[in-house]
Amino acid sequence: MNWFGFCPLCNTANRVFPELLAGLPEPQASGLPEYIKIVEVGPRDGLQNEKVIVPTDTKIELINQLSKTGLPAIEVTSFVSSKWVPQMADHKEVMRGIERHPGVQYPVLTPNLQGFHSAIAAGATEVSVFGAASESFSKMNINCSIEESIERFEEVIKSARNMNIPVRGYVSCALGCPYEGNVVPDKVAEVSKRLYSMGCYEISLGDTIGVGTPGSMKKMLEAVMKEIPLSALAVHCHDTYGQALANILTAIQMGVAVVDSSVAGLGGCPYAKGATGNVATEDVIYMLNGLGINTGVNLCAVMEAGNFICTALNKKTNSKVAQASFRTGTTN
Ligand SMILES: CC(C)(COP(=O)([O-])OP(=O)([O-])OC[C@H]1O[C@@H](n2cnc3c(N)ncnc32)[C@H](O)[C@@H]1OP(=O)([O-])[O-])[C@@H](O)C(=O)NCCC(=O)NCCSC(=O)C[C@@](C)(O)CC(=O)[O-]
Repeated sequence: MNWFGFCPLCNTANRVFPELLAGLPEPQASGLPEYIKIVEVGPRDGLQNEKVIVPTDTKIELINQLSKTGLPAIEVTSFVSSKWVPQMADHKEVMRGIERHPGVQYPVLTPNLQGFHSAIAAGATEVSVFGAASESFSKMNINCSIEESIERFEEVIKSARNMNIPVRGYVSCALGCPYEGNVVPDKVAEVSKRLYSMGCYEISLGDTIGVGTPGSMKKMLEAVMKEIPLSALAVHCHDTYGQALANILTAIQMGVAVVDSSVAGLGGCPYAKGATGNVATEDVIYMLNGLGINTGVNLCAVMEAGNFICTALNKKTNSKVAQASFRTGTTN
């Protein structure tokens, strides 16, 4: 193995394995999925918690850069109340302003019919509803009980079906709740089953506050997999306790083949105090490259997009891979 070298894509000197950065073929670890779909949530989940309003043009430029990296899905924004999440108030402008690349999905969050209609009017072609496995979180996040949220989602899903719009479903607090603490796997399975039965094509299981461990991830997935086909599951891991990559590895060892992540590890939920960002997209790709799993994503191009948004926000990246690469790139 070569410890020193130039990344063939971004031409920075990297004191890490350049083949992992470049995603060159590695022997595939046995028993793992051959391909993992990465759903980039940085422009929405990553930015929604930023205190200073990010200019609309910066959001559009970030999405346009991410669109050129090979990512198959980029969550663009959310059609929620600007009183609740001021950072997403420019949802229409962002949706209308981005360049769409063939083969890339651009989902947006829609909590109710009002959000759904605004999203469609702005040109959305895929939406996500977002529920929770915790009553308290549901109330704090979308101002209604789980039962009421399901009724709202049903309306969204019905309208979406009539228009051939695919709907993804989130279940937050899958491994713990900021208000209730422990969440039982059966509750996660129950809410997931309801969303799937109503017509969500995929259920993304959110460790909203990043408290999960490989042990709790395994138990939760075992419960959910009894109710929903594995092919319809995704994991969405925040990295508050540094467990996200381990949790993702556990999920993919169990056969999950869709992983949500956020460029530069940006993010957090405004209604989950103290939760840090999602796992960094760069770190997920580096790990998957090392496992010989194809993602179709150019890691160096994602690092460049991460550098762009961190410079714009005047922030340090949370991606360990980007930190290591840029550090060694400047000192070599
Ligand atoms: C759901 C609501 C709107 C209910 O909010 P509400 O106050 O209960 O709504 P309402 O129906 O009573 O209406 C009140 C006002 O909101 C407006 N309104 C009503 N609906 C909409 C809409 N869709 N878009 C824009 N405006 C809307 C409506 O027009 C009215 O305006 P007013 O007459 O006062 O001027 C509110 O609670 C809300 O916007 N919550 C947003 C929460 C949010 O975005 N959280 C972060 C995303 S979830 C997350 O990050 C977790 C996830 C997905 O990443 C996974 C994980 O990590 O676990």
